[in-house]
Amino acid sequence: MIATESLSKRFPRVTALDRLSLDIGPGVTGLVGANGAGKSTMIKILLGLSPATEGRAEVLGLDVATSGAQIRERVGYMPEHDCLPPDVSATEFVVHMARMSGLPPTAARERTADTLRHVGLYEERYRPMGGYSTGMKQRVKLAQALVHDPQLVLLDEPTNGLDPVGRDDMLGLIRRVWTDFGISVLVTSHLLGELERTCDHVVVIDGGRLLRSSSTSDFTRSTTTLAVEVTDSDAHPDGTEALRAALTAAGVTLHAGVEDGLPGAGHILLLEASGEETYDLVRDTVAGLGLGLVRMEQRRHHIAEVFKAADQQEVTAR
Ligand SMILES: Nc1ncnc2c1ncn2[C@@H]1O[C@H](COP(=O)(O)OP(=O)(O)OP(=O)(O)O)[C@@H](O)[C@H]1O
Repeated sequence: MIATESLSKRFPRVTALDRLSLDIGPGVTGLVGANGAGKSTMIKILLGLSPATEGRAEVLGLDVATSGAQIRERVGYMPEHDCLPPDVSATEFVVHMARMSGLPPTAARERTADTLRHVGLYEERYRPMGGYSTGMKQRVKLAQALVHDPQLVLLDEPTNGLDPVGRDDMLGLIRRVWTDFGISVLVTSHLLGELERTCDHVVVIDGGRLLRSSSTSDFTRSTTTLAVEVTDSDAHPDGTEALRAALTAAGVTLHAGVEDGLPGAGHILLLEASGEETYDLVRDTVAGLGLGLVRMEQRRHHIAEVFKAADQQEVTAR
């Protein structure tokens, strides 16, 4: 769907993208990075709206440097910022966008009605958009990206400004763009956690450089820490240490140190979970030692920790 090779974009004072090489297949892909990481710059280059300084990029097999117009016919784009005219209705606006994409009048009206229904806008679609909530505006922006039935949509921070329920609704809609319509999605966010649930593949960039590109399951697996808390017993007055020794002997990777648990409830061990077998192993080991299991829960790393890990690798490599 998208391939870039050593793609760079340098502004006079900032390198927004630094030799980025990516290969993104069909499905839902998340492009994650902090503010200023280069996400919007990447999208503008992929749409053929802004030239790269070095390197190359292809979208649907078309070169962004020479085929911008053809790419924009086949690709939908949801921009980050509020760009909706306040005094027209969602229906008028989306019909207009459909016409701009080349659909004849009747098809444009039909596709608009279908798309607005899909994103969950019903009678309010006839009201001027100036009075819409942020969630409704984001839905209109998604609808206009989908109305010409593209093969791929590029969504720039679609959950920006939404409350947790609005965020979940938007992420559900995005997932269905792929599962119900077979339209591939590249979605940007500065929150890794929300994309983990929605995307098949996650690309993390920082300061314009690629930190990581992997399938979500690989990502989650390798960034999953399990927190385990046990009680002590007569046979094992320090249950945490007994469990640490038994799990180490069984080949489990434990983090150094313990987290303080609730008073009198022992301590929390942090260990690397490599899959469901780790859960079973912990459960069986705790039972074998005759300890009580207070908690076993998944801890997820935050994006900042992914960045930190990459920085450390870089320092080690220098
Ligand atoms: N036209 C421009 N001229 C100069 N610098 C720019 C321009 N556009 C972007 N930049 C800079 O390039 C870097 C990447 O910006 P970009 O907008 O791509 O980041 P982003 O990851 O999309 O972040 P955000 O979510 O905050 O928009 C930033 O340092 C930004 O200031």
